[in-house]
Amino acid sequence: MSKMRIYEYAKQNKTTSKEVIQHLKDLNIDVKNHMSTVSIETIVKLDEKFAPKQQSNKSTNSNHNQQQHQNRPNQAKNGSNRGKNGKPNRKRNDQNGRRNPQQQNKNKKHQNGNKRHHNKSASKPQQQKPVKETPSKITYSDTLTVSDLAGKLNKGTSEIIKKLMSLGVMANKNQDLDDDTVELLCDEFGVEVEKEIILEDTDFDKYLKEDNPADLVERPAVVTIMGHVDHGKTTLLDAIRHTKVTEGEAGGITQHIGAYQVENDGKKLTFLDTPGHAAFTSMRSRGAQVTDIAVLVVAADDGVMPQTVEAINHAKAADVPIIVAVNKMDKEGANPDRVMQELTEYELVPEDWGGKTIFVNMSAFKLEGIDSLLEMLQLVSEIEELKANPKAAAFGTVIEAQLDKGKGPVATLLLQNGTLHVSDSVVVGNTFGRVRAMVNDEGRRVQAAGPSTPVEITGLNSVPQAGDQFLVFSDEKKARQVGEAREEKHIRENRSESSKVSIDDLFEQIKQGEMKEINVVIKADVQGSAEALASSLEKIDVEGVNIKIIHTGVGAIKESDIILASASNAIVIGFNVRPDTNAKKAAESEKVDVRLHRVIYKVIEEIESAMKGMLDPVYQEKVIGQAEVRETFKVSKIGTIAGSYVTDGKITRDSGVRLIRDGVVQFEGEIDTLKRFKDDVKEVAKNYECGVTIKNFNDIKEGDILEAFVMEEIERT
Ligand SMILES: Nc1nc2c(ncn2[C@@H]2O[C@H](COP(=O)(O)OP(=O)(O)OP(=O)(O)O)[C@@H](O)[C@H]2O)c(=O)[nH]1
Repeated sequence: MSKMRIYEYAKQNKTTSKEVIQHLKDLNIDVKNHMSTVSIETIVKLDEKFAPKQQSNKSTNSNHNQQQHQNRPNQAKNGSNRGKNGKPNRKRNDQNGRRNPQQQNKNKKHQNGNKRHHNKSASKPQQQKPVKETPSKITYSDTLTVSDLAGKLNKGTSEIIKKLMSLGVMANKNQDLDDDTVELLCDEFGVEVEKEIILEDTDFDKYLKEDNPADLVERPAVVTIMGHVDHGKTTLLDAIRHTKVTEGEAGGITQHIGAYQVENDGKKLTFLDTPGHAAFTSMRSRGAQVTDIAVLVVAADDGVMPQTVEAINHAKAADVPIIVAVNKMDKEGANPDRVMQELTEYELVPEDWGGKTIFVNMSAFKLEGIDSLLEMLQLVSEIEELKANPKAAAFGTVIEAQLDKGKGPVATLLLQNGTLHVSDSVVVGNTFGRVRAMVNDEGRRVQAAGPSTPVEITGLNSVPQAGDQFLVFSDEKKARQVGEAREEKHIRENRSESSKVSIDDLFEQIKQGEMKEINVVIKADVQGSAEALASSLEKIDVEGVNIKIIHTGVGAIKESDIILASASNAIVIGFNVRPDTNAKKAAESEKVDVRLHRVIYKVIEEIESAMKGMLDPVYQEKVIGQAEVRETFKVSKIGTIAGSYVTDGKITRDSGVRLIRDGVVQFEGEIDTLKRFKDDVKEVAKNYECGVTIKNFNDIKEGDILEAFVMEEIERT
């Protein structure tokens, strides 16, 4: 039975849903809202009020075809059946606005059947071709051609082609159909359709469309502030925010949402509000590169410190330009020249000295130099020519996310392309939802957010992770499918082995051409060893693959080393140092390969062998049994025979043996002979007696324990 939605009926009859609903109420017909469907009987009743003249045409199927003919030319002209991009509109109703019921198909099929019948010569016996049923639902995952769809619908390709023509689409049987057209056609045949998302289709890359260069516009740079502990990162972030954000906004409350924007000379800059390279790199380890420029804060009275170097390495690994903010210039003992000098060692050479790095002297505390820093950031951002397409589907990265008791999952998103709107359907990491509300960095509700803008959103099904990426989908169903498939994939991947680089699969990856450079993080007990190791490793070159040292440091392996390694897909080498507890945990969860060594040449040997695919197998000892020596016999030419009783496991002829006396290992060697009575045997099991001789060892005494062991090859971890 044909049905249609109230709003469709209202539109068709140039009235409002409200009026239709009211009339239905008058008729004592209960409906929920404008999305409710009404049956053909109800439509007939509605027609009496809203379309009295056309009542018979509109309410019955009998005139349907005739009406279609009358209406079609007009439609073709005004293209009312086609969407903006020339594709047919998703939902299409018949000329009366009614969805074509399956019943209608059946009628048509009947008519066609008759036609066929008439064409046949009268003399031929009538062959009743079995008519295949039209399925009530079809599913598909890959792009369908016209003939694929015909097959699924149990129709002839010509029928599909005709239907497409009637919709204004010319196609041949091998033509690919886009999802909208498949849905539309299925709708026409009264068949429900669902596109299954196969797990491989969960990458956002598959859905990101190339931007039309004409749509690209300038976007604000995204800036991260990094540097050594106490050099003034937080003070600088606050200083920038207070001088710029609250300026001119009397009483404006700046809300902490993980990032904020400031305006300088009419141009915006976006600052990530989480100082430090750990946040920066953990985001990168999730595949998100949001930072366009790094500000390296170095205290003028303290100079380059270990975390300054780490920050430099992190920024370099991410290939992000660095501006140096020489802070605390107000302090006694401030020595900016020393900072410049020290930084030249890390290839950060000031422009004044012929280099390319911008240095800004400042005091975050006294709010001095902030404007120059912003000006320089603007300059670099112009050089970088940062652009985005506000018309694209919104895409970006999660900066922060947490569960709020009242609001549910809350996430701060940084838009990297496109414009995000309230009520957009969005997939975020492995979750999805609809944007219920958006708040900007000033705590104001907004309806839309463009590129480089941070916004806090609610409406997600669960809490994503910082560094997760998000993408808006045109409809909620698709977002749900992709979101659910991503979640499933994520669970599967977590179960399976990680794809991170490890010494053991180096050769495999090199062989498959997946690896041209091996990234390494070195931590050592003293700077000298770290440097020596680094330079030796850099000299290794196997089949054009070389080693790149992305960071060296002194001291225990820290969590930040692991995060850096994880983000850069690197191996960590500890030389005379060990990972601390947090680093151990991080290495486990991030699946980073940490190698601990005490001798330089062993490190070189291991890496070189791994690259050549010649890593020696690793063996582990396994004790297989124990026997107690109960009697000994001295036989010339043979030596001492130990008359023994197997107390545990078994003793085998080819196992290794250890002789233990009073808990102390006296000897370790091989079994020479193993006998039961006079016969040589391969093994003797528990609770049996046996005679054992040990190769090159005769000092066996009553009461000694013989421990049998084998060496088993184990998989490297
Ligand atoms: N004299 C002077 N002190 C400063 C300046 N900038 C920061 N400080 C002080 O230095 C100390 C550390 O500053 P923070 O901003 O907390 O440094 P940070 O780099 O964020 O430190 P962590 O968050 O611990 O890594 C604070 O006591 C600040 O007041 C400056 O320009 N001049």
